[in-house]
Amino acid sequence: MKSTYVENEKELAAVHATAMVKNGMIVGLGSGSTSAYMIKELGENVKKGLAITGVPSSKKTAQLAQEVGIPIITLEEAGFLDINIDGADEFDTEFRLIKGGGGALLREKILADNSRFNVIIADSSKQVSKLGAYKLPLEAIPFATANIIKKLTGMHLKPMLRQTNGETYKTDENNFIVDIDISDIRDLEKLNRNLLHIPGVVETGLFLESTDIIIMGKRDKIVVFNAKESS
Ligand SMILES: O=C(CO)[C@H](O)[C@H](O)COP(=O)(O)O
Repeated sequence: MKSTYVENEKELAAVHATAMVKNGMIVGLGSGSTSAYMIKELGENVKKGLAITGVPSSKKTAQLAQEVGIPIITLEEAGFLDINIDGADEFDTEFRLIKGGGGALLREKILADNSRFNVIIADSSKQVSKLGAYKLPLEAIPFATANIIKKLTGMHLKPMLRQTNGETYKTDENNFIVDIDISDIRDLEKLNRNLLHIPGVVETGLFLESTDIIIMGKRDKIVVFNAKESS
């Protein structure tokens, strides 16, 4: 079980981010435990009269959004999002992220790419000086996965096919997740390009340029990192 202070930090960051959601907005709803706090808070605000629609990044998030009363629509219906709020597994000082611990990286990246403004909410354990202590998830199509794993082994990335409860994990898009070790990699941009060149790799959990703001809970405080101010 996670310590209470980590949960408090997640909730603080999540609630703080909801203040950016205004009437009439179309909101990308991230996946994971930090996003769940954000979705529950938005649900409370909807009950108080906030008029928004959400575009969920996973089936689990869609279910939670419906339970708390947030009307949801598809990305196609939305066209574009006003704001997208999501968690992360790691972030560095250059606003680069590892995402996909919860397996929703493909839809999450699509939402991030289709949003005017991207907010990341996180507890302080997610802040790192160098990405890679956390394994990088790749989404791969089942047909190609065995061969992709051989290639990744040849690239010294120590691939592991993700399993849950003894079964191969399947994403909402019916793909597999391969987790790789990028702790020795210096050039993340090049790595990302190389990974996306492998046929059958659908997407990586490296989010290199999409983030506008990171809201981090640190003990009982909020720390905000603004990409515009840092560039
Ligand atoms: O990328 C994700 C899911 O695919 C999550 O945002 C990430 O795993 C963080 O999760 P949590 O908020 O539970 O720590």
